[in-house]
Amino acid sequence: MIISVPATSANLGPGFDTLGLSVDLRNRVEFKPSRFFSVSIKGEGESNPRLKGNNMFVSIFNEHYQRLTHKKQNFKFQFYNSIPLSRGLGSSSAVIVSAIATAHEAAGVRVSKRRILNHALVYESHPDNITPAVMGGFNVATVEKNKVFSQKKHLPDYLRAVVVIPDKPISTAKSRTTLPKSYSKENAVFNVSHAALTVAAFFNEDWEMLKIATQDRFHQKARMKMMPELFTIQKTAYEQGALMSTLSGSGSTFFSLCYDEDAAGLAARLEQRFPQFAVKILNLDNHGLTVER
Ligand SMILES: Nc1ncnc2c1ncn2[C@@H]1O[C@H](COP(=O)(O)OP(=O)(O)OP(=O)(O)O)[C@@H](O)[C@H]1O
Ligand SMILES: N[C@@H](CCO)C(=O)O
Repeated sequence: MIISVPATSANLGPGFDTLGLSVDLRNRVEFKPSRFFSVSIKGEGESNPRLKGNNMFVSIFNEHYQRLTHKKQNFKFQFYNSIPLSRGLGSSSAVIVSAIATAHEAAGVRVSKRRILNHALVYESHPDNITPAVMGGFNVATVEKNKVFSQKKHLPDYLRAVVVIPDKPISTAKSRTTLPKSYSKENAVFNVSHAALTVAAFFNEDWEMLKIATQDRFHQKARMKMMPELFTIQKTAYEQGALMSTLSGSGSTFFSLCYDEDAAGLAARLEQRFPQFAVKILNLDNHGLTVER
């Protein structure tokens, strides 16, 4: 059995802590009961000694397995990770969601995606990554009384994501501390109106609206200043036909959306200008969390 969760790009410009979509770059985990606990990692994080022991996945898994079965059991976990850590592609959400889903599978307890999402909220209080990680597609989400309320839009297959993944990580927790404590009414209105327009553009598939709609005054500038090349990535992406180009989550990845026919040209230009960074063309994802039996 393989539990698989996609990477996600959150905020999408003005939708701070609210908007996110999933892309077809997945972490997969296989597990089986075993006499001894063991973790084996292939791909992202495989050389990180912190992940070999009681990492975030294992502690969340154990918490839920215990809750569901009241039993102690060791497992052998095999991880195949494609989502880079602390790069703004929702690596922590993917781990949280896969740990909760794996614990339910291991315990033989059927559970809805909506419940998994609400469990995930305990570990990540903003719903913009965990929602698309579970549901797939484009999502708008909010939290009320410890529950996620969200709406999903299926994404068409003629769009591509082009992501530029810098070599340096940005920790979400740290980068949140650099943001302003409050915003002026003018900037709040700017972000509310742009986030609302972004949602409408996605639901109406008005892709040409996104360049205007995805402007932000809440978080991007402050975060991008930590890695000024990100401003040039955004400018280059727009010159090369990107429909939108925004900081992915808290960074450091930059996310651009474009038509399939423009993706190769956009990626080639970004690779040429930023040879030190990884550039990937990704399909969008509409499945979210999957369990392959
Ligand atoms: N494959 C993994 N296995 C175990 N823990 C992981 C894994 N991937 C990420 N993590 C945990 O999540 C942390 C990264 O979370 P962080 O929120 O900073 O980045 P992110 O989720 O990649 O970015 P963003 O939230 O901006 O999209 C890592 O330091 C690690 O503790
Ligand atoms: N909304 C979150 C996404 C990253 O987890 C942030 O910008 O901090």
